[in-house]
Amino acid sequence: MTFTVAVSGASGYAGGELLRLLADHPEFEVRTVTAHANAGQPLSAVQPHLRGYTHLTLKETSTETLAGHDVVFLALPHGASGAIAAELGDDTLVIDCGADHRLESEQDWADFYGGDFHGTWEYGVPELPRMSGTQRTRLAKTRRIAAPGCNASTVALSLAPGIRAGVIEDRDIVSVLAVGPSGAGRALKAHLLGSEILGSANPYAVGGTHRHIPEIQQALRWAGAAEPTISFTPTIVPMSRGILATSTARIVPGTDAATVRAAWEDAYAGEQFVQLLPDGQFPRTADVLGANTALLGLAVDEAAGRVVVVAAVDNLVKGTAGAAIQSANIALGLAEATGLPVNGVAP
Ligand SMILES: NC(=O)C1=CN([C@@H]2O[C@H](COP(=O)(O)OP(=O)(O)OC[C@H]3O[C@@H](n4cnc5c(N)ncnc54)[C@H](OP(=O)(O)O)[C@@H]3O)[C@@H](O)[C@H]2O)C=CC1
Ligand SMILES: CC(=O)N[C@@H](CCC(=O)OP(=O)(O)O)C(=O)O
Repeated sequence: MTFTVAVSGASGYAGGELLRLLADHPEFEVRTVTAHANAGQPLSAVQPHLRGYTHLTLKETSTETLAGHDVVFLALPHGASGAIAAELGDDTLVIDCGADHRLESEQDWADFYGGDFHGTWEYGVPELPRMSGTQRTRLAKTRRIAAPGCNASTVALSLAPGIRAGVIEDRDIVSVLAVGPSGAGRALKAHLLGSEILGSANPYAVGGTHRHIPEIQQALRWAGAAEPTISFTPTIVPMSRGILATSTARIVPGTDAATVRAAWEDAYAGEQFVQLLPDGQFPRTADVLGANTALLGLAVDEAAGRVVVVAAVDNLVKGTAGAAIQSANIALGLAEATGLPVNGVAP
């Protein structure tokens, strides 16, 4: 069976990556692409690397242009998708790549985003621990999916197994990230000008202000954390895409190194898209570019009493578009890996 697909925000980075991946998906047929300022342009004029879609023109983003498809991917700025999604039919599978439907707490939404709260959808990271199983089970039953924040899912995947197994503490978690500027989207922003970021590493959202903090805490609560606290510091580095997140947490006293490592090995043993590297190996962002893969390396720092998890993710693939398609596959009952690359592009 072929599912008809609309991609909104198709002129942006996340929308473009959705289209790149969907071109190789055997069960999806992209019929409609929509944009905002670029509506009316041929898609190929705005996304010249997408040669498989030269027949498509960008339409206005509206309920009318998006209705009538089996699957709708929304890749719009925060706040733009809630009203549109509310008008789409209950049978339509809607995947929102923005933050509008990620958070369970309306207070967190007000504190970190503001504006209307549009309710909570199933979180599009299938591998995360949830209750006695994983988030995958919940995705299989839904028609509304909130794709993750790229930094948030990278850190949540890094730490959730240790919380679930009770081998790390949920207080005093520290995550420091090197991130590429494509995570901020295509719209021009002064602090992301090439002249500002080429040849420099620029920290931002320092001191507990980043919007992904409540999203990480929420995922760690699903894994069993009571009151997780996290110090989260991202830094923009000169690579167009990619996240390298280094997260450390206190090991529960008395837990030996083998038991710590086994928590992550057990959690991800059957996973195709989240892989723990052998002891002593750590990932580079170059290893996951273009792939729907989160690669993790883990060390036990016995002197510090902490576990150190280094995770590499392509923010536009496993961090957004790949996670969205993986979750859509599950919701539609397709093989989870359909159309998704596990191999990266290197060098
Ligand atoms: N970039 C990333 O790595 C990640 C992005 N996301 C999320 O995905 C969403 C899209 O991000 P990204 O692609 O990076 O952003 P971009 O700025 O690259 O693209 C935004 C898209 O939304 C369209 N748009 C802008 N304003 C409106 C509006 N008022 N109504 C309808 N459409 C509008 C733009 O159209 P036009 O250009 O024609 O004006 C464009 O197609 C965001 O919510 C973002 O937070 C999530 C995880 C990671
Ligand atoms: C470089 C940069 O600014 N990156 C973005 C990543 C945003 C993202 O993952 O998307 P959402 O905005 O949908 O949460 C950030 O850190 O906010």
